[in-house]
Parts: sequence; C-alpha cells; structure tokens
Amino acid sequence: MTESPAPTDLWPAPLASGAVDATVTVPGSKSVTNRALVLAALAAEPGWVRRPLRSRDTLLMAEALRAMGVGIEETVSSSSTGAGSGEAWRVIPARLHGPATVDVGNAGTVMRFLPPVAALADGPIRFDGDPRSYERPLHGVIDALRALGARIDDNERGALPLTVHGGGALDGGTVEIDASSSSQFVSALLLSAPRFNQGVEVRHTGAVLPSMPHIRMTVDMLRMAGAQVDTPESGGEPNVWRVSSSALLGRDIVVEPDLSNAAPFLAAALVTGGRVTIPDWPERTTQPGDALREIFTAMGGTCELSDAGLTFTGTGRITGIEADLHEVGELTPVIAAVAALADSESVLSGIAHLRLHETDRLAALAKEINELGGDVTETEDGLRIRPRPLHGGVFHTYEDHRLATAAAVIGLAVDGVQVENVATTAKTLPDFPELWTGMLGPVAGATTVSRA
Ligand SMILES: O=C(O)C1=C[C@@H](OP(=O)(O)O)[C@@H](O)[C@H](O)C1
Ligand SMILES: C=C(OP(=O)(O)O)C(=O)O
Repeated sequence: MTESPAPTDLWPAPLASGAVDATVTVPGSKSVTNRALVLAALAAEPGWVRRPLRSRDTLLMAEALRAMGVGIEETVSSSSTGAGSGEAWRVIPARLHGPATVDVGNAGTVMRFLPPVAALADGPIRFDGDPRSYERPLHGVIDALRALGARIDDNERGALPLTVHGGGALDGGTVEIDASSSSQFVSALLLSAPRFNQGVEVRHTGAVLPSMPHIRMTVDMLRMAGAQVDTPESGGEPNVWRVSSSALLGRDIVVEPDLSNAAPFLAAALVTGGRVTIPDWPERTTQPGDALREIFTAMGGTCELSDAGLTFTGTGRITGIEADLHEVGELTPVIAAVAALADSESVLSGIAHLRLHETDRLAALAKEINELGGDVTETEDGLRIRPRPLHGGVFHTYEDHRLATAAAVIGLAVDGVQVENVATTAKTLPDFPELWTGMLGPVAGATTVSRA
C-alpha cells in the first residue's frame, strides 16, 4: 500500500434507512470465468463460456488470449437446456503465437495463469501491467517455468514486466515451488499442464498454502475438461499435484455467480437486520464465497438455500468472530467491515499473504477503519478489530475493488462515509454502485458521484 492519494472521485455511500429486503443477481465468478477461458483456449476443439463475468480482469484475460491467436466471439445464445441462455463467449482455439503484448492490469489470474500459456506459444510474449502488478509475487511461476524448460527474460526481482520466449511447446515434468504467497502459482502450472509434453508434477515446499478452494476449483475444472489430475485429496501425497499430458475437450460451461462478490450484499442483511436473496447460489461449489454461509451465520444471521437461491437474514445484532481465513482470504475486507460494526471483538488470522494482494489489505483496512474512529490493529498474520462508534469521512480504496465494497458496507450504518474511486470495483463487479443502490431501493441516501 502506498500513501493515501488526495481524494478525487468520492461516492457518498448510501446510509440504510431501514432493514434491506432485496434480491440481488450477482454477475459471474471472476475465478471461474478466467479459468474457463484459459482451458477453452488450450482445448483441441471450440467451446462455450456462458454467463461469463465481463469485468476488467476477465476482459484483460480475453484480450490477452486473443493477442496470442485465440478466437473469442461474444454472442447472445441459448443452450440446449436453457440454463446458460444470455451472454456467452464462443472460444475457438488456434495455434498460439507471438509476438504479442499482454496487459495484465492488476489481475492475479492474468499475470499468473498466462505465462505458462505463453510458454506454449511460438514467439515472444511480453507481459506488463499496472504499477502494483510489479510488486505482486510471480517468482513461483517464473522459476517453475524455467525449470520446466521455458525461456523468460525478467528482472532481478523475479516479477513483472517480463517476456516469455515461447518455443511452441514445453517439456514439463516435476517442479518444486513455494506457493505460500499465492495459490495462483499452483493453479497456473496445473491449468496449462495437459499441454506440456510430460504433463506436470507440482510439489509445494513452503509454509501453509493459502486459498485451497481456488486450487480445488482449478482441479475440478481441469477434470471437467477431460484432464487426468492426481491430488492430495484423491489419495496422493500432501502438497503434490500431478496432471497428465492429454488433449483438452471443448466444453460448454455456465459460470456460477461470484460468491465472493455476494459478500457485501449478504453483509447488508447482517448490518441492517434485513434479508437478501442471491439467486442461482450453487448447491455445490469450489468457490470460497460459499464459506460466507457459515461465517455470517456465526456473526449473527441465518441462511437458507432454496430454489430461490441463498437467503440470508440478519437480526440487527452482529457478533465478533475469531476466524482463520487462510482458505478464503479474498472475503477478508467485507468481513472486517462487518466486524467493525459488531458488538464484540474479532480476530482474523491466517491472512498475512493479503499484504501482497491488490494493495496491502491488512494495512489499508486498519488505516481506513481507524480514520473513521475504529480500533483495528494489524497482527503478524491478520487483524484484531475492536468495535467502536464510527463517524463519516473519506475511505481510501487504493485501487482495490474489495476495499471499495467493504467501505460501502460500513456506510450502510455510518453516516457520511465517502468512498474514494468506487469505479475500482470494475475489476470484478462493474455495476456495483447500481446494484448497491438498487438493493437499497428508492429511499436510500444520496447516490450521485461527486468530485472533491
Ligand atoms: O485463483 C484464483 O482465482 C484466486 C486465488 C486467490 O489468490 P491468492 O492465493 O493469491 O490469495 C484469491 O485471493 C484470488 O482472488 C483469486
Ligand atoms: C486477490 C484478488 O484478486 P487477484 O485475482 O488479482 O489476485 C481478489 O480478487 O481479491
């Protein structure tokens, strides 16, 4: 996290005038959409990605694959079951080639999932991105690809910007990595591995691996595309994943709603003692956002999964929690916002790696909540949040979509919260301000965007 910038665009977060009662249709999952695009691009035949998320991160992924030769056509379609009718992307794999330039923005999925794809291309592929992307860890992917036979020009920091000199194929084989700073290192290597000559065996050797549900998502989606994957859960060694070399099938995938982006809306039910329904909540999923059912229930609500979706009902009373969030780190900002409004202390642990996300999320949450009068301290691996009466003020967001949605949650209960650069939610949820005010209905507080 850098120094707070001077506030530019300020969005007055609407104060809830009462208990919310709304149904909110949340757009598709970033993590599923970007995995689906990569797998479809590497397949041996065309495929469909239905109800894709269209946001900064996923459009950057699609653009990057197009730059390497993949055909991605946007259509409005209907599937045979009707389940995936609506927007869809038709993905037509082709010979991957350079020269090409990939803008990763600040998308972890793009900066980590695509260098292995580029190693399979013919020609140089240059990767560059936002200033923050230079600071996010990438060494696990770079070192592993080199060990597996790729040629990469980077810098002494082992980070972006870099050029992968694809040779049209990659040997693959066994590789050891320390993925304790990001599960995306493992996912990146596994996703492209069916196309490596010898597949891959990835051995994680470092401290605790974060975000395991996201690795399970990678494994599930690889298997759906026909890949053979051995995992610790399927009887293999702990921290070892194997993917065999094989052709991938072109599949027809319907993207689930983004359950992590459902977090602020469910939080609104908790904070206002209201009720929010998220349609199409999957009965079974690898998305970490599914853990919100348990976490928010522990903080004081109840939830019910029915044909209408997931309905979460708050009581108006919020209890603090002690929670190890290392599996579900991306939920932290909204959980911290709710915890700041609770009636008892919370301790969130297992999330030291959040210091290397879109911004240093631990420092940013502590600083911004404290500037509204809160009492948040950073611990070695998380946050201690002691609720105190909060007051209005500017909430800086450091170009972090989840800081902006967390600020909106606080703004429901605290008058005068101004969210800096709410447009940064476009990384994964471009329509956030409209969805938020729509949830609150016509009686919500001011919703216009102003300039300081
Ligand atoms: O693979 C993925 O789609 C993701 C994995 C996680 O990354 P880290 O393991 O780096 O936390 C998560 O935080 C990120 O939002 C999405
Ligand atoms: C950490 C996140 O994103 P990224 O995919 O850029 O790592 C996130 O969305 O919370």
